[in-house]
Amino acid sequence: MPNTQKTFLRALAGETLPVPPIWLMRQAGRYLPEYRATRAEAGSFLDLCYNPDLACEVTLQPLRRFDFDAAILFSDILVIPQALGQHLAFKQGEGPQLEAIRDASGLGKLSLEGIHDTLGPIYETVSKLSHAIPSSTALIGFAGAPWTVATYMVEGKGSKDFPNIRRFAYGDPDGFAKLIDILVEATTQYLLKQVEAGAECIQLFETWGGVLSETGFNRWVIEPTKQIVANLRAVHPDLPIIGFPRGCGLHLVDFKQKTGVTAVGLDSGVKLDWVAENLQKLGPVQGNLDPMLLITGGDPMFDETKRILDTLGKGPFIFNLGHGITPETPPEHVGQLVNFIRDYKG
Ligand SMILES: Cc1c2[nH]c(c1CCC(=O)O)Cc1[nH]c(c(CCC(=O)O)c1C)Cc1[nH]c(c(CCC(=O)O)c1C)Cc1[nH]c(c(C)c1CCC(=O)O)C2
Repeated sequence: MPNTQKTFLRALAGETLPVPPIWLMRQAGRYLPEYRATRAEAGSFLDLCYNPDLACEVTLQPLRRFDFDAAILFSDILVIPQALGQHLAFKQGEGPQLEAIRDASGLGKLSLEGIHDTLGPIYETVSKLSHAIPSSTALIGFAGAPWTVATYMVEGKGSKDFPNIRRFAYGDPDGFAKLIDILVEATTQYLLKQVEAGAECIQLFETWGGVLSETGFNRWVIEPTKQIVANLRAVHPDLPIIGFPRGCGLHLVDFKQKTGVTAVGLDSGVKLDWVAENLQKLGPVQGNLDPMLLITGGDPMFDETKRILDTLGKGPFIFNLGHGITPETPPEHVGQLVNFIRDYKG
């Protein structure tokens, strides 16, 4: 076991702890008034991502309130397409908008050269954070996994059923592979720089893995993730990596075994007994309270939290949500959740 007071890293090394480490996806964000104030000071959301002082500040804000066991770098998965040369804007209330790349002929616009010029401020944020966080808190770096980042690059925005990317990937697999290869390389370089700057763990967000066929999942989720894991481990053999393939249910065992990730993040829809029996035996798991229960609070939130702790707390486990905190969440519910988990005796 690692000789560290950071419970988050101990859980990732396979230790079963009496109280699981806790952090929450999107723990920095619009539900906090202090985030909204810093974001207004920064100008736009992207200005905030590329401002090391302010990005560091918003990463620290939830730690000041809730004593989480891990901090996650404040940035976004879409800085990679932007660094590759694709135009990106976040329009108020509409989410991200990119100049869509619908087929292989659009790939010429992308270039790996100079990505670190764009991403440099983010490495600086990681470095500042590594000095600023409490000694018991671990620092998580992250990136989107290639398939998920590609969904935004090809659709040009968020989507419900991803018609354009599925048509591209299924119809021209060799052309689409070129896009995935570019993303594997950019993501590897980006994450290596985050680790160099002080990130102690990496999370790969595969938010839209669940829309693929089994064949597609193997080729466009498992394969690229496996390559990134191998590339990172070639330089940092002990680096803990969490894969979060959202909505991928029964694929999770294959995902864990074939990619070599250290731990698997769980969305709120997975069957917990199945996870305990089939997945947690293979390594640590993280999840999976429905973020909507953080809005309702009270008994529905505590009852489900108890069920999660009873089922997954007997093995290596990190408490988290099944997806990110939403802006409507009352901050006091987050404090109540953390206290409940820390006080829970089983
Ligand atoms: C798909 C995806 C994105 N970004 C991300 C994902 C994967 C996880 C997931 O599925 O949520 C990942 C992400 N985005 C953000 C973080 C920061 C770290 C954290 O606290 O977890 C992380 C890890 C900040 C953010 N990223 C975004 C915000 C809100 C921006 C704002 O302040 O207006 C934050 C705090 C914006 C964003 N960024 C993205 C979308 C679709 C949106 C718009 C939706 C929304 O407005 O909530 C792309």
